[in-house]
Amino acid sequence: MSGVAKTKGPGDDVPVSGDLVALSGVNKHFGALHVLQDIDLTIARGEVVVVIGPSGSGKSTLCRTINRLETIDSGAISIDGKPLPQEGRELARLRADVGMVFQSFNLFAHKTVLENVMLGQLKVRRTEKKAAEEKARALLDRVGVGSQCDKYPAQLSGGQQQRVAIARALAMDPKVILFDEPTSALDPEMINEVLEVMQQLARDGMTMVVVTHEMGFARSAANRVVFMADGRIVEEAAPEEFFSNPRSDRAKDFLSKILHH
Ligand SMILES: Nc1ncnc2c1ncn2[C@@H]1O[C@H](COP(=O)(O)OP(=O)(O)OP(=O)(O)O)[C@@H](O)[C@H]1O
Repeated sequence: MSGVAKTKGPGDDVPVSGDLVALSGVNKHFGALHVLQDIDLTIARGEVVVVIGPSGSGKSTLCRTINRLETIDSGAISIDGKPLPQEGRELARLRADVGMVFQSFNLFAHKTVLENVMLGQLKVRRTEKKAAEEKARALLDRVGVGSQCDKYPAQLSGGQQQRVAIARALAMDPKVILFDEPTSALDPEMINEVLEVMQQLARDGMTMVVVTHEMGFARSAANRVVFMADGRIVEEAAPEEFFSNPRSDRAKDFLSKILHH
């Protein structure tokens, strides 16, 4: 990782780097478990980084630290050159720049699809109602659920709900979107419709961090694959290089298990 020096503690100033997201010396424990160990990671504007690794290796936790859904014990994180504090108003501002799409779609059950996508714009961005509605409708069209605006989440398939969740994230004009196993809760026939929306976002130049077990997506959409094991980044490489020539025994072992599954 170039240009980002390590700092002393959480929330300390991070030197400005050209990267959109920069993690430097990040450590995190859950009790005795050292779940993130000296993580250095930078993500450039427009880059699609896919994070893979065995279950329990810390991938979700890594994702969740980037917008401070989890605090860190030491190290520093910056978004677009600004240090991410542990709390306060500046945290809320920076967090609004980081979209998040979870495994479980987390839509508001008692609000319509349209209202779900308008909400963040109205409450956080303070967008005027008419403009928020126009934008929400356009985004719902873009992800292919424009005809479902007046329905409630429970009336939609899982794949449709996840596409609404993507529209909701996009409505905030995020600088980066984090996807934490976005297709893991979906029935197999719905996985592709969500991956296709994500592929399109990648082609449109959206900066994305994607935790997934979908190796086809990693191969075709990632600029870089980050392989984690036991709380560490073991190796990172372009997908063609990683999948054809993994360097570490851990990655070789992981790939042989999932590819022959
Ligand atoms: N809130 C928490 N409290 C305690 N331990 C946790 C918590 N969240 C995660 N862990 C533990 O931290 C480790 C890493 O979890 P994490 O979900 O980040 O892994 P992962 O690589 O995303 O796994 P998976 O692929 O199974 O989703 C696991 O051992 C998990 O049990």
